[in-house]
Order: sequence, then structure tokens, then C-alpha cells
Amino acid sequence: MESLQVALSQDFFEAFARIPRNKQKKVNEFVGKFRNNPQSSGLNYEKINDAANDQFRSVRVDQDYRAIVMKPSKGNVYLLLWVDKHDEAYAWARRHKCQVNPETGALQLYEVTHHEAAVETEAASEPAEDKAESEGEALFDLRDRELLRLGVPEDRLEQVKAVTSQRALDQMERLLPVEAFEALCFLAEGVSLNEVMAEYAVPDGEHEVDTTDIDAALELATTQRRFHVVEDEAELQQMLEAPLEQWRVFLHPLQRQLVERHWNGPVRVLGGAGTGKTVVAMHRARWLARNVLAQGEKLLFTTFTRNLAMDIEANLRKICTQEEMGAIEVTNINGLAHRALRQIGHPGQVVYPGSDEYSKCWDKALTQSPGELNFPDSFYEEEFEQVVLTQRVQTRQEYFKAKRVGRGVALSRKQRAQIWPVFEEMRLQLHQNGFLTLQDGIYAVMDHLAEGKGDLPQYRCAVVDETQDFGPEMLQLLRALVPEQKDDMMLVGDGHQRIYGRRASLGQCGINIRGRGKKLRVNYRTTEEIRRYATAVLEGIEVDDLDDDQDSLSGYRSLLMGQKPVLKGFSDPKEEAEWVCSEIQKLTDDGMPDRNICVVARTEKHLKDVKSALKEAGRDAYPVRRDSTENTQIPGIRLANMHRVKGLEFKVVFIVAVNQGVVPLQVAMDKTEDVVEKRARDLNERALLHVACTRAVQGLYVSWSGEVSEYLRS
Ligand SMILES: Nc1ncnc2c1ncn2[C@@H]1O[C@H](COP(=O)(O)OP(=O)(O)OP(=O)(O)O)[C@@H](O)[C@H]1O
Repeated sequence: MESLQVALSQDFFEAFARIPRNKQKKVNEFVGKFRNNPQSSGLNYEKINDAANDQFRSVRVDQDYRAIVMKPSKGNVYLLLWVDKHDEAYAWARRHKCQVNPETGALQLYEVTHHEAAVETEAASEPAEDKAESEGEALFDLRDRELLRLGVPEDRLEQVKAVTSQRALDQMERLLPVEAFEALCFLAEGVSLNEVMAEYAVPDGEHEVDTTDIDAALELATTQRRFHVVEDEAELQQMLEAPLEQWRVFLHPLQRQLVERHWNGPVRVLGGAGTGKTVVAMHRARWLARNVLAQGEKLLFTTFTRNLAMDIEANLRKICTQEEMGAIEVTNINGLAHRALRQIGHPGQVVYPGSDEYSKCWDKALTQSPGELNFPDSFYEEEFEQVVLTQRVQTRQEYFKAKRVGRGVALSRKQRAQIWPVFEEMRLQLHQNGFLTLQDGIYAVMDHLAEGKGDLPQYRCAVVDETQDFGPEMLQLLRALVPEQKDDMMLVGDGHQRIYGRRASLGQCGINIRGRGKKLRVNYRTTEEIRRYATAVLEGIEVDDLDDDQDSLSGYRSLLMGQKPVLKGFSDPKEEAEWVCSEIQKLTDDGMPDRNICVVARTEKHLKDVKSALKEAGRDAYPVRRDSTENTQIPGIRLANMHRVKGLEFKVVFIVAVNQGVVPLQVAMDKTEDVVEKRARDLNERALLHVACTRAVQGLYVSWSGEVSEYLRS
């Protein structure tokens, strides 16, 4: 007998997540039975009168619940589409269509009748300005053929051609298959037809589609973003245990294209906040472990921040087998450098700028500064970090030749000679105290590797998240640890989220991406309203593409719609803190678990008033830590500074104290007098606010007391 297969739809998991726990157990048993034998006579298939698709059947889960199943006329795959209470399940079946698109070959699921009525009513109550807009020109100047190739079903062509505004398009969301809606959204956002066609359309006239062949449809990446053929019982159980963690199985076709193929060298993945870069990186690591690593070979998965590395390791465990995990090493880049230094037996202790030890060395070094030049102390520190350390300058002669691109003050040869003693003294101080900077530490490791002593692990592949924050020496270290070859590296990042350090170019660090890579455009995390607000914070700012070009934040789209961010100013911080508490109270009264709420400020100090107000209100609150994973199960409001929330997400985010002088942080800005450096810091500060805003999934509250931050004034 031909073996039977079961594919579960993404919608099924959403429906499953919504039903009560005791019923989930029943559904779980049912799914197990169904998967073992979808044709089992005990399953009571019932035809649904008036269903838009005559292959839809309802199947009894228990007395109250029914699952909606598609029983194909041909082939050996059964589709499990929905689960709900009896009447609701039937209503769902009457409202949806599931069929293979004759043009694209993808299996599509979309609404038929319910929302058509809704669209009419909503159109009748459109605000005046939208009505005016909707009487205007058609939004899409496309031929039927192009629309069909983008996956618009034939029976929707006329409606799509009649769309005259973004709002009218938004209202069609459920009436269109997701891929077609997404493609139209990008066109409406101004992404060029060529780009959208390249990413979404089927090649013209390339293949014949058999609309009854569900097996073939399930092979397509477009189908796989919404349907998954379950491999085994263990996978099914994992999926049902965390039905909302859909990233584990349902990849966007663009994500899948990046993950499941061989690349001829390093590949770069760009994408704004929340576009699923980390998800791509994790799936890539699994794919490499399965398809590329030979016995005994290792993969390095590295990030900039420590807590993100820990989160990633915990998530990788959810999608990888133990054996695969055994070949994957997850660590943040500083941790990797520290360990390598120990392994090569380097006696130095790494010290970081801002630490007491480092500052003491500087106090001594600055005694050598030539008074006649009148440079501020900050100038020397910046010059040391950005020129001397970055270019490994050891001698006065080397300093004469060093490139000073990006420094605000030009220096003559004579001036270089005058200031060199400061750096010489700094190196001496560090050395005498047994200290070394991270950069020097990394270079020591690279020297060791270059000598070929063979006592440091090398990796077959590396997957890198948060690449935008890696300094040049870190990228060079990666290059040294991972020999150049096919499938050697994947680097994901977003220059708009650079909150540490400065720009480094992959190419200039020996990582040649040569056009390999893609940009992810669909924001999976935040609502469109929050995404737009967070993008506006960076308006007019130029950001690099991690290599030698520019990147931009246009051409993105979130598919979730929601409330506009709430913005509110107060005359003093106590009032602001009370407001935050009362808004939190409203949210928790409405059923939002407090663990899903995070209050963020530029620094810990600016969380003080909210902390006391929460305490007075008898609420649990605890800080997001640098060195632990974010355990989403522990109750309590989360508190964090802006740096700490990078890479995380919360249902609701409150950003407090967005005051003039705090955002951007005046003390950080005042530390430099160099104009170029000031601009770089301003960018980092804006990026911090952008990062904080983009952590919010459905609710964003931004507040201030006294004068509002200049970043919010426009
Ligand atoms: N294919 C997918 N299906 C469902 N959810 C997804 C998918 N891809 C990503 N997500 C979800 O979207 C959210 C953002 O994903 P992720 O953290 O990978 O984005 P990112 O681009 O790395 O974000 P950031 O740069 O802001 O840290 C997460 O909740 C993730 O689970």
C-alpha cells in the first residue's frame, strides 16, 4: 500500500494554541491517530454542506471539537487545516478555500465569503480622506498575467485591480493567499516590479501545473511557508508542545532559499529588525550540520552579545538532534577570544574601555600628552582605539604610515610624532600591569594561528548573528578560524541596529561575499504601526550594508496590523512612573501576563522611578540579565536598559525617560569632542532607540518627562 502522509497547516497550530489545555490533550491524541492512519474508519469523516471546497471534511475530536481536514481526490497526502468547537470549525470551513494555484503550483489557503461582506461594510464606513483616496487611481498598474504569476487567484483579479489605496489593500489581506498579498504590499511600498517579480513570481510558462497534485505542491517553498509534512511522532509532539513557535518549521520562501542550498563562499543576510535573520541563522546551522559537516568537523555559531548566544543555543536545541548539537559550538565573540587566549597560554588579562583598570592606565599615559597641541583627553583614547589598536600600530614609524580614515582631526607628521609617546606609554602601562585590550588579544590569537601550531580548534563553517557590531579584528579572527571554502560562512546583520562600535567592512576583513546573499523584507515580529514608528526614528540616516555599500530601511512590511504606539509626556518622572504602572495594570487586567511586558530605559538609573512605583503597587519586577537566557515562563515585569534588550522581544514594551539629555545620553555624547566621533555616537544612540522600539510585538508605549528627546521631535 502507498504510504500515507499528513501535512499540517500553520493555521492549524494557531487554532490549536487557542483552545483550552484539556482539549489540547484530546486534539493531540486525535492528531496522533490521524497521522498513523488518516483513513481509519474510527475517524468519522463528515462532508460539510456549503463548504467552499468539496474536499473539506470535518472529523470528530471529541464531543465538542472538530478538526477540518482536506481529503484529496488523488495522491497520498492528507491536510489537517483547522481545529475548533463544532460550529466554529464548520464556519471556518465555509469561509476558506484551499487549492493548488494553477499558475504557481503552490497550495493556497484564503478566505472566501465572510470578509467580502466585511470589506463592503468597512468601505461604507471609511473615513472621508480614505474615501477620497479610494476613488482615485488603481494602486497597481499590472497586467493580469503578472498578477497571476504573483499568485493572485483568478477569481480575485478584478478585486485586486480595483484597489485604489493602501487601506483597501490591507482589507484584502485574508481574501488573498499570503504570498500574493505580501507581493502586492511590497509593490504598494514602492519596491520595483522587477524585484518583486524576482522574489515572488513563478518563472513565466516554465512548468505545467496539475492542480490535483498536492504532493508536488508541497514540494514548493511557497507552500512550505504554510504547510508542513510531519516527519515523525517526535517532531509532531515538539510542534504541538510549542504551537506558536512556528519559526521551527514554517520558513518564508526567502528564508528557505538562504538556508537550504550550497553557497560558493561567505553569504550575507541583511534585513530590518524582526525579519527573521536569527531564525535563518539557526536553520542554516542545522542544515550545515546535516548536510555539510563531516565526522569530527565543527560549526561555530557566534554573536556579539552573551545573552543572545545563550538564547540561540537554547533555541537550537529545539530544532537540532543531540548529535547535531554536538557539532555546533555557540559562543559570543568575546567569549571565543577569551577562551582562545587561555588555550594558547597567554598570560594577559583582557581589560575593556571604561573599566577601572583601563582608566588607570590612561591616567598615566596622558601624562605624556604634549600640552601645546591642546587636544582633549578623549581624542587620545579614540585615536588609540580607532587607529593604533585597529591597525596594530606598534612603533612610531608605523604610526606615521597609519590610515586615519574617519577621524575628525587631520594630523601632520610632526603632530603624530608629538603624540606617539602617549600611545607608547599606554601600551607600556597595559603590559606592566599584565593587561591587554581585546583587539591585542585577538591579534595574539591570530598570530598563533598563523604560526600553524595547530592547538586551536578550526571550524568547517561559521554562522554569525549581529554582524553589524563586530569590529574589524573580530571579523579577521573569524576568517582566520574558518578556512575559505564552499559553505564556509553565513553572516547576518542589520547596520540600523549597530549599537556598539563602528562600521567594519566584510570585504576589507577578508570575507568576500561577492554578491552572495539576500535581504529579508517581511517583519514577523512587530505590527506595521510599530515598524513604521521605529523606522521613523532613523529617518534620513545613512547606514552601511556591512560591506562597502549603503543599506536602507525602505521596502519592508509587517503583515500584522495593530494599534499605533502610545506617546505621552509628563512634567516630572514620578508622574510618568505612575502612568506606566496604571497602563500596566490595565494590560494585566485585560489578561496580559506581566512576564510579557518589558520596561526599557536608556540606562538602569532611569528605570529607578518605575521600579519604585512598581514596588509600591506590589508588582514583581526583575532585570533582564546579561549572562542568562530570558526565561519567558517566570512571572514579573521585565526591566532593562536599551543595550540589554537587543535580540529579545516582548508583547508590550514601555520605553521611559525618552527625555532631552537622556536620549541621546548627554554624558556619552560629551565624552568626545571630535565631530566625526560625535556623529558616530549619535548614530549609535538613535539605533538604540530604534532597537528598543522594535522589540515590541503588539504594544509600544513611549514616554518622557520634562523636555522630550530631540529624536522624537520630528
Ligand atoms: N518563518 C517564520 N515563521 C514564523 N515566525 C517567524 C519566522 N521567522 C521569524 N519569525 C519570528 O519573528 C520574530 C523575529 O525573528 P528573528 O529574531 O529571527 O528576527 P531578527 O531579524 O533576527 O530580529 P532582530 O534583528 O530585531 O533581532 C521571532 O519571534 C521569530 O520567531
